Amino acid sequence: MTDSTHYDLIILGSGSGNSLVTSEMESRRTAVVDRGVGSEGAFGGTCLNVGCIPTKMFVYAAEVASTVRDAARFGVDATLDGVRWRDIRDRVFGRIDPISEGGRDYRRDADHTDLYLGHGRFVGDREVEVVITRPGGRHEVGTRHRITADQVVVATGARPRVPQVVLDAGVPFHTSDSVMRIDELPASMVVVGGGVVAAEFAHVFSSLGVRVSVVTRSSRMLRGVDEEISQAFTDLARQAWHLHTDARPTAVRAGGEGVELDLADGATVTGELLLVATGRTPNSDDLGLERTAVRTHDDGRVAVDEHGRTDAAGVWALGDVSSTYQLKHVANHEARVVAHNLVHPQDLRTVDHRYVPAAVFTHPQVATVGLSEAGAREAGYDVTVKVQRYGDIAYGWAMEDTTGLFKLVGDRRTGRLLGAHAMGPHASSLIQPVIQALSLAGPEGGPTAEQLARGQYWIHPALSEVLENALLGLDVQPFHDATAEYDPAGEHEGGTPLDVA
Ligand SMILES: Cc1cc2nc3c(=O)[nH]c(=O)nc-3n(C[C@H](O)[C@H](O)[C@H](O)COP(=O)(O)OP(=O)(O)OC[C@H]3O[C@@H](n4cnc5c(N)ncnc54)[C@H](O)[C@@H]3O)c2cc1C
Ligand SMILES: NC(=O)c1ccc[n+]([C@@H]2O[C@H](COP(=O)([O-])OP(=O)(O)OC[C@H]3O[C@@H](n4cnc5c(N)ncnc54)[C@H](O)[C@@H]3O)[C@@H](O)[C@H]2O)c1
Repeated sequence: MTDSTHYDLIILGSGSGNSLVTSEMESRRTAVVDRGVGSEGAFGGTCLNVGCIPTKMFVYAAEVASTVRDAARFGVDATLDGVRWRDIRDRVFGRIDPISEGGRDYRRDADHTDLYLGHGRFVGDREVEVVITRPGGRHEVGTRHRITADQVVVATGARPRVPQVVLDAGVPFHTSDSVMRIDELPASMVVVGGGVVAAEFAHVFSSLGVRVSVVTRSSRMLRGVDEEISQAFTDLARQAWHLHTDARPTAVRAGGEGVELDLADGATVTGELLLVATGRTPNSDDLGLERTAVRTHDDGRVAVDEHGRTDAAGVWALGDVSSTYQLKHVANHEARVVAHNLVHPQDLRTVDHRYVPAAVFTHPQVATVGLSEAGAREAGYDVTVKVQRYGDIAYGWAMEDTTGLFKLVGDRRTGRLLGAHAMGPHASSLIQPVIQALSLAGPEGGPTAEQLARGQYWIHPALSEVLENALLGLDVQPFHDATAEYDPAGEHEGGTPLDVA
């Protein structure tokens, strides 16, 4: 153990935490502590190395394969001659790994930051012990370091949660941390879980030719999304994959094609590879928080106030370790707020969780923002909904899309939008005008559906006309009919888009 070193700031976690070192921090001494993610122990956090970025690169390759398979329908004859998995994988990580290594080296070599590549654990409110676990920094693996600081930010993210029945079985299994680096595509795969990670990987691997079974304890996939969209997606998933809903695994063993699962409904499922996608646990349990005043919620999230402050003076938290939303755009937003607050204690900014959007990059894409229909009814609104089919607008018709839906939830009395939920091509981009309308509303409220539809041009015949038509189809009173005393719910949060029960 070396002597204790004092810093202005300690950051635990190099994902969104790494972006806290803004130009405003440059005159201050900062320690960045990170133990790495995935089988490679990579620097830069989940999104870059084992999350958003690699998954979407695989999704893109999967879509190229699907487009080729589907081409004959449009009079273009093409055959999918093969899928070179190792080339797909190596293209993805051949682009990502240098960025991760470059980020690590930059942080290690910067004048005002010290990098500790290891596990950090609190020994007091603003005192941390680090055990170096990774090479690539300035400290030898195995050495221990005591560091203190005026302020500490906990940005340690989350990790895959694995059901006990899988752990007890002692069979090999993968999570999102490891499955993208496998050497060979299996012939078959069992995915346990029915949420976002399951939906994205089932799409990727089935498009690349793997026979995919999905096992979820929920009655629908993507249960956190508006029920109509979640049900429509589940119906399509049943056609694409061997889908077992309401089906928790009760026993897991080696056997069959590699691994065999008994399900609560009596069925048995087998596959060559087992992928576990049953949610993510905040990395707060191995942080030594019991030695601090930092409080956690029952689900393990670090408790923070609206400025990102924990209960311990000078200790902040952001991202997956503390947020209700395990999403990168939320972690980034919280990091921007905390970065400001660290250097402006007299002018604290507040996180904005009113309208958190989310998208699932599966097939078809799913996107969501604001209140679901059920959520809006529960909140007491006079709810009106419009479900616009992609196939009924010009570009969707040109694509011969038969499954795409764009659903708007509105308030009949004010004519304003409450939420949007879409399933179909480019849903993640098409939903953005609704996010904008909800988020940028002034004190007098956002634009009405009619104002949003008719207050601007919509490029014809672009796919965005699906939103224009949905807006025009909402059964709402004109704006001036809104009654002054009507305030069913007062302030409301946008809901937890991907919060799966
Ligand atoms: C497969 C997958 C796909 C995803 N796709 C998307 C997407 O498309 N869009 C989206 O918005 N979000 C997506 N996400 C979620 C997104 O990746 C996370 O919300 C985001 O990366 C969280 O950032 P963070 O900074 O909070 O944590 P992380 O990026 O996880 O960073 C935390 C860091 O802290 C380190 N750490 C943990 N404990 C310690 C410790 N004790 N000492 C030292 N270091 C420690 C970890 O090793 C890690 O490097 C995806 C997630 C997964 C798993
Ligand atoms: N596109 C994106 O934004 C994106 C992509 C991937 C991940 N993420 C983030 O990562 C987080 C974690 O994703 P996830 O899919 O692992 O979790 P999730 O919470 O979305 O889904 C977990 C699923 O596993 C099921 N489940 C849980 N335990 C089970 C069991 N024992 N047996 C069978 N099924 C079980 C649940 O019913 C649910 O369907 C998400 O909340 C999301 O915020 C986001």
